Amino acid sequence: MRTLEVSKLSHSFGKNQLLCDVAFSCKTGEIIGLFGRNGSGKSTLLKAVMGIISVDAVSLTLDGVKVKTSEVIPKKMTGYLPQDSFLPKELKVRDVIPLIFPEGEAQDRIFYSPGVAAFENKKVGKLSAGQLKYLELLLLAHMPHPFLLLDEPFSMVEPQYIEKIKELLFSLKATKGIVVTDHYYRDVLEIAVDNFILKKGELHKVENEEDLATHEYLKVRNQ
Ligand SMILES: Nc1ncnc2c1ncn2[C@@H]1O[C@H](COP(=O)(O)OP(=O)(O)OP(=O)(O)O)[C@@H](O)[C@H]1O
Repeated sequence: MRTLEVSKLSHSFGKNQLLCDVAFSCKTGEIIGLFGRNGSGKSTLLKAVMGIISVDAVSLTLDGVKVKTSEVIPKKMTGYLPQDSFLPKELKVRDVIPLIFPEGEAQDRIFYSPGVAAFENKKVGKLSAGQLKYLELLLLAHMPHPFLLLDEPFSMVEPQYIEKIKELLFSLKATKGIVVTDHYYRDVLEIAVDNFILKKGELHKVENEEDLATHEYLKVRNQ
């Protein structure tokens, strides 16, 4: 089992203290859900861990050993699914897969993954939102990172692909630790073992929809 620990994560934009001494950890074998209202800082948190933005303060350890955020990408510690697609729109899926996995078993496994044959001849730019997210996740899944940070893998995705993606994430947690943030909160709650909400810069543990309502992420329904 491997452990990624994030602590002392603080960041402000001007006078806005977005993240205030945030700390959490993720182990391989678990999926962590991260919630928060628009603008609460979820994407900033993920990008800070990836080292793709610089923040006021952050401390990372991998398996108890301190690491710099600048080492996260080169040492393939965490894979990252950004909100916006990172694949070239003009290429066909069947050409993108070998571009990232030039040969070998991983390439075959992606081509033979359930559902890929149905869209491998399409250009990336012509895929449905669900096909595109599924493809991006399949590519990430076959990379060696022990951890994955996923920014909105379900948003705008049709139900059929949401199910496929959940199945994929469930199978991936056998070997990886995964942090997922998405406003499709029911899907996240279904797959995550531990959940947190980011509110006014601080991270609070939540268990269910009731807790999300208590933290004013969900509206409390009148009885
Ligand atoms: N480079 C920047 N300069 C100034 N403010 C920024 C910058 N990047 C993000 N912000 C602000 O920080 C806040 C948090 O943004 P972030 O994208 O992390 O939120 P989020 O929780 O992921 O939101 P959403 O649910 O809408 O995706 C927002 O108010 C945003 O406008």
